[in-house]
Amino acid sequence: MAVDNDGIAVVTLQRPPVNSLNLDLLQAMNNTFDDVAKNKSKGMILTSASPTVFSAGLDIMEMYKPDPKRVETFWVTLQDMWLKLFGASFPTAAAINGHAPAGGCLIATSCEYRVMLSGKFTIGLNETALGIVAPTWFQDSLRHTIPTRQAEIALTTGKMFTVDEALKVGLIDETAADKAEAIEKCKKFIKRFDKIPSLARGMTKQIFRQEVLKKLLTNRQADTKQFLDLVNQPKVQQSLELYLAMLKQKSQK
Ligand SMILES: CCCCC/C=C\C/C=C\C/C=C/C(=O)SCCNC(=O)CCNC(=O)[C@H](O)C(C)(C)COP(=O)(O)OP(=O)(O)OC[C@H]1O[C@@H](n2cnc3c(N)ncnc32)[C@H](O)[C@@H]1OP(=O)(O)O
Repeated sequence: MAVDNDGIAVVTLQRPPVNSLNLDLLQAMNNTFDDVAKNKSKGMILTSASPTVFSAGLDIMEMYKPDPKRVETFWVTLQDMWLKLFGASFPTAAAINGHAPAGGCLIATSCEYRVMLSGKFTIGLNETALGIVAPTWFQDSLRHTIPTRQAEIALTTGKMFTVDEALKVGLIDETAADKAEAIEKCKKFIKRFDKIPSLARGMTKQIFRQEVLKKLLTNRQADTKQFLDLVNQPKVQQSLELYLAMLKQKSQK
């Protein structure tokens, strides 16, 4: 993690090749978010070390033929990551320098501001296209970002937005020509709060987001059970196997 002179933490996801979210990466993110809060940084920008992928979403290997204890810890750690990021009192922004499907889109929409690189990248919650259902809090993060009607259509169709489409619907706030420009634009957003008392800002954000946060906080066990029941279904395991094979075949072309 790097903290620049302005006191803004720039957190770079660095798990090659595609920043898929496995247990280790999620734990590291949680520790980093705690550090950013403790260090009283002015704000945090999330970005990726990959030049083409912000994050490929959940690591499918964590869900394929899983160890029962580990997969449960994986899900609870993912819930923690979302609660910390979506509920952070400090300003958050995402410099999206590549593809952001599913869990990658979840991270981006949990932030308050998004700048995405122009190019052939896509962002969205594609779960239905994979034959799975985006959990309530994934859906809520999207609904919190774009108008409800567009969110419903995007979720039910598993839409992956191009950068232009994402800008038009408000899924991203700005585009940038390169990563440095994206980070600069995110910093400019965070600096808007320089003259706003941070307690008032943080509390206002928390009040604004509390309904959605409370939904998961009061439902955590049921949410975990739902995920574990789903992931352990033979049909889901079969889909995961096929999906992994498809990804592998594609990467070998
Ligand atoms: C399918 C049924 C799931 C059931 C699960 C049950 C409940 C789900 C609950 C929650 C919702 C789920 C949320 C998620 O986030 S699921 C993950 C969804 N992610 C995706 O669909 C993205 C898949 N990846 C891609 O589309 C592409 O990789 C990319 C991100 C566009 C990047 O393309 P690029 O060409 O740059 O890379 P490659 O495709 O060549 O990939 C390189 C390498 O990485 C492996 N890989 C890619 N994505 C993942 C992943 N999400 N998990 C694990 N591994 C991944 C890929 O297989 C290649 O591996 P190789 O060994 O061949 O090099």
